[in-house]
Amino acid sequence: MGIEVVVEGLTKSFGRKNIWQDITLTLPAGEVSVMLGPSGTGKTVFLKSLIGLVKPERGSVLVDGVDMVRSRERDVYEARKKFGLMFQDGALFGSMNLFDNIAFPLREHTRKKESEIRRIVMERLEMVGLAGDEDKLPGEISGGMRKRAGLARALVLDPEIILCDEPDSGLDPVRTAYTSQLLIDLNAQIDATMLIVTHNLDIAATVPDNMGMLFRRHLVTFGPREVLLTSDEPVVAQFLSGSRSGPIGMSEEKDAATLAREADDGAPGPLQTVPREVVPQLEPTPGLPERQAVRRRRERVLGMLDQLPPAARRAIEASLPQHTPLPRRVSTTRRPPGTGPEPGVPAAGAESPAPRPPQERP
Ligand SMILES: Nc1ncnc2c1ncn2[C@@H]1O[C@H](COP(=O)(O)OP(=O)(O)OP(=O)(O)O)[C@@H](O)[C@H]1O
Repeated sequence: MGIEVVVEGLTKSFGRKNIWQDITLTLPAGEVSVMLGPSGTGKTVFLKSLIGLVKPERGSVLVDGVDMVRSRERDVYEARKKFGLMFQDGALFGSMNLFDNIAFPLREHTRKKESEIRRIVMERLEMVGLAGDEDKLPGEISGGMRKRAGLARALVLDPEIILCDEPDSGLDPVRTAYTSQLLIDLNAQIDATMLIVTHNLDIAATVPDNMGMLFRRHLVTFGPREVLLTSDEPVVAQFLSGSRSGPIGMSEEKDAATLAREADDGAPGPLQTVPREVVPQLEPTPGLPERQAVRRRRERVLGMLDQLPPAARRAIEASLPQHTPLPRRVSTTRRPPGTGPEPGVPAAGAESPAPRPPQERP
């Protein structure tokens, strides 16, 4: 099973430019999480910080007792072997065929025999739908295939944590849908902790157990998917609706004067333009094992239900199998004024429309 990643008070600047500050979150063991955020908000820098390739000036990233920020380089190097990384472009060696690319980490970091390496590589190629393509060079295959080859390579050392940087970039909607299913199937098969950085709203809506968002150098929210998907934070609503109206601008966040001008012009805000609902999460392809994360997450989320905003709470309750006992301490009424949410849980605001109950798989 995957291991949790505990991030506390993480702050990163390059020179005088602060990228983000005081990021605190936990990637729950074996669950799939997504990090959203407009371009340039530092999502890739965040991924690199988790594996110790970028060193934040404050805070910690704990992985199995090792702080990826401050521990000795030798310990960080060892801990890094628990990670599998999938980069945007697959990051394959152009002169090696897919087999050798995928075998590379095994030859570099283990003493396995070639017969064992062949078995593992062929198994991973099969998992990502590339069986039969092992002799091709990266230049001879499509961008989507290169991404899947990159994913296969990320899997050969049996990672406990998988980080995927924009697995959808450059893919058409159909290939993106296959990628979403592949990520869920992968989680069912290996039960690793996964963090996916993406702009893609379909992946965001259907794949993760948990979602977070970076904006204006801060973590806007991080928690169960239903919290972000029903959030009335203007930046979240704008991002999820793909609207031009809201705090996100073309190159940087809009300044106060631009926002005020938009309000005066009566431009509809993202909250008015799109009725949002929580669509059901993808399930593994029939025949694959159940995702172990589902049961663990259910217990975890039920334990925090009464700290969540009402819209998120309703969405979670609607997604539960019938007759799931709810914890007795859960109140179905609003929290009394002034009690506020727990730390890390976004404030409850105006309520979103009630979500539809999840539909049966065909
Ligand atoms: N090594 C570096 N030195 C200086 N600045 C850097 C370095 N790496 C990243 N940055 C800056 O950090 C900021 C965040 O970059 P990052 O690639 O993490 O954004 P992102 O959210 O992943 O963007 P996108 O969604 O467009 O991929 C950018 O302004 C980038 O120029």
